[in-house]
Amino acid sequence: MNTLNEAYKAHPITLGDIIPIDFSSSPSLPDSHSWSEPVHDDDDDFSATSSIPIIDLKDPNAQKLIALACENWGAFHLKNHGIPLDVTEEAEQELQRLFSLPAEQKMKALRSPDSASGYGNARISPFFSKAMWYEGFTIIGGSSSHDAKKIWPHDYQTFCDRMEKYEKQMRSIADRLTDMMMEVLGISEEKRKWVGASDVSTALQLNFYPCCPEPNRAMGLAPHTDTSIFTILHAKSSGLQIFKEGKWIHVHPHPNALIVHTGDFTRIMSNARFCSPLHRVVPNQDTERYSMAYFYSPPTDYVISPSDLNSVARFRDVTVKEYIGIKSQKFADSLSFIST
Ligand SMILES: O=C(O)CCC(=O)C(=O)O
Ligand SMILES: [Fe+2]
Repeated sequence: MNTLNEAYKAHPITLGDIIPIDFSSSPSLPDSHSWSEPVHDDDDDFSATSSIPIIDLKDPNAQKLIALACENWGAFHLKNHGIPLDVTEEAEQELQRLFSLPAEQKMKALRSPDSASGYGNARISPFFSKAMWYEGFTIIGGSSSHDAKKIWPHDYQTFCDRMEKYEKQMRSIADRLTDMMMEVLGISEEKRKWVGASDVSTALQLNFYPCCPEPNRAMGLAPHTDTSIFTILHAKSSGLQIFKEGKWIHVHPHPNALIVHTGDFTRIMSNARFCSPLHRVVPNQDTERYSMAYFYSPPTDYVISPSDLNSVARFRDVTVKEYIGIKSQKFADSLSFIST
């Protein structure tokens, strides 16, 4: 069994928090999905004046620029990443094929309460009293066949092959970015051995935000930080926002670029030098939004420790598995829970 799945197994959530509504039969916003405060306002688009940097992976200064972006934003657009366009497009076709299926067919792969893989609501749902305008499908550790077979008993292979191909590409970028980041932090060879190993913890999260009748009162994905070292995101439409200095900033996709975030593990490892940005997704009225988020973390028994030995450690050491457990219980308070 995959160890990342084991880490989540110890923290089951209730079935009510897993089953999405059937969006195809919801012409208006139900009370269950209506957030009391207007979630966003068209006037509050600060992205024209302030935006995450665009970094060219082929730039000889890429490492420095990435470190700077991780310090200032915890996020950047990554262009010239070398991923063949057809690999991304074919994965995206499968993602659309999956979410356009009738609700009862998707429900065949519903995540079980103690599992992290399969179809369902966002895992962060239990922390919010209102539901999100969202459905997702999670692939843990690279293989989707177990869940895809439930949906397409005779026709799952194309889906699995294309997702696997996409994940391989993500993996090589994540390895590369992590090597760069750990070198900047001066992390020892010994502590860097896991990068490129077969037991890294990875998940590919397929996200779907249907057109929403009242987007201003709905939430696509509620505010959260990612747990990962890096999250690599592909999305063709707007909707993602990052919280910076008291404002939600739109992150509009940049053609052929990926969006990269740092997560809590990078924040801990960098002794709070790098951010793990709070982000959320707002739904659109007329455009369906799809995204693929690849989460990359060390093996579950790896000990994450703050790297900067010249200053006081801001966090205590924690294993990947232990922190996943903490995040499942403390959610937004997890980093302060391990603060020293
Ligand atoms: O859909 C997006 O743009 C963001 C998704 C995300 O934040 C996540 O899956 O953790
Ligand atoms: Fe996220």
